[in-house]
Amino acid sequence: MISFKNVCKRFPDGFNALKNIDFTIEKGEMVFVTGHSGAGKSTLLKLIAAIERSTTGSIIISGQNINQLKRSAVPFLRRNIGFIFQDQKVLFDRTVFDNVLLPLQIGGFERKSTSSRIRAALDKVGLLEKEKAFPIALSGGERQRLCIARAVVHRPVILIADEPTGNLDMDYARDIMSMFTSFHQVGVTVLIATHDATILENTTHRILALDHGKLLA
Ligand SMILES: Nc1ncnc2c1ncn2[C@@H]1O[C@H](COP(=O)(O)OP(=O)(O)OP(=O)(O)O)[C@@H](O)[C@H]1O
Repeated sequence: MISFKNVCKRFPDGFNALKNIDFTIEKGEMVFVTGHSGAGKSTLLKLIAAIERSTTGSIIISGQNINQLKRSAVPFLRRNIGFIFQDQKVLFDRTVFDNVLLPLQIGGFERKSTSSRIRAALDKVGLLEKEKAFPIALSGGERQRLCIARAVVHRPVILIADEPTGNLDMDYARDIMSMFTSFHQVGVTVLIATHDATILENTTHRILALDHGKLLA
């Protein structure tokens, strides 16, 4: 489902953030990406959603080489992917409902199905009762659940989360992780970047460890 072959990422300033990365993630697998701050975790995740482009190598997502993808085809790739950003990107001037609506509007989804899709996504993360609230009135854990609802509202086959438990205490973090596990259990391919030792120590899932842009064996 996701395959990296000899992938390198060099930023325009000459910094090599990823060096000869090779791995394959099977459909329905749940995988963690770990490594020190600056190891290249976010860069790796962004390559999968074509938010960044690799410098060399090939990245195959669902049989498609995304290095050869034209800009106009990127929205179609993203229809298959839900992305939870490290910095959340919540819009504070919109309600919970309207935050979740946004990706459907951008993705050009049919209007008549949007309300039911949004409510189903909010229900999955336990935020249905807060649909009219503004993000400022949510706790940290609830705000992260809002980000998850927004990432899954278009029912992606791949879910990517960048440090989803970063600022949360242990109970909230456990709660968020169990949501990812339930998406994995219904067949979604889940990829999570984290350096949360508690999560990594207790997982049975595969861990890809990065060190200064290299994947450790
Ligand atoms: N646009 C950019 N231009 C130049 N360097 C960049 C750019 N984006 C990231 N980097 C550098 O690439 C390296 C990897 O960054 P990345 O954000 O992928 O690390 P990370 O492992 O996710 O770190 P953290 O855990 O702190 O989020 C860092 O040294 C970072 O400064």
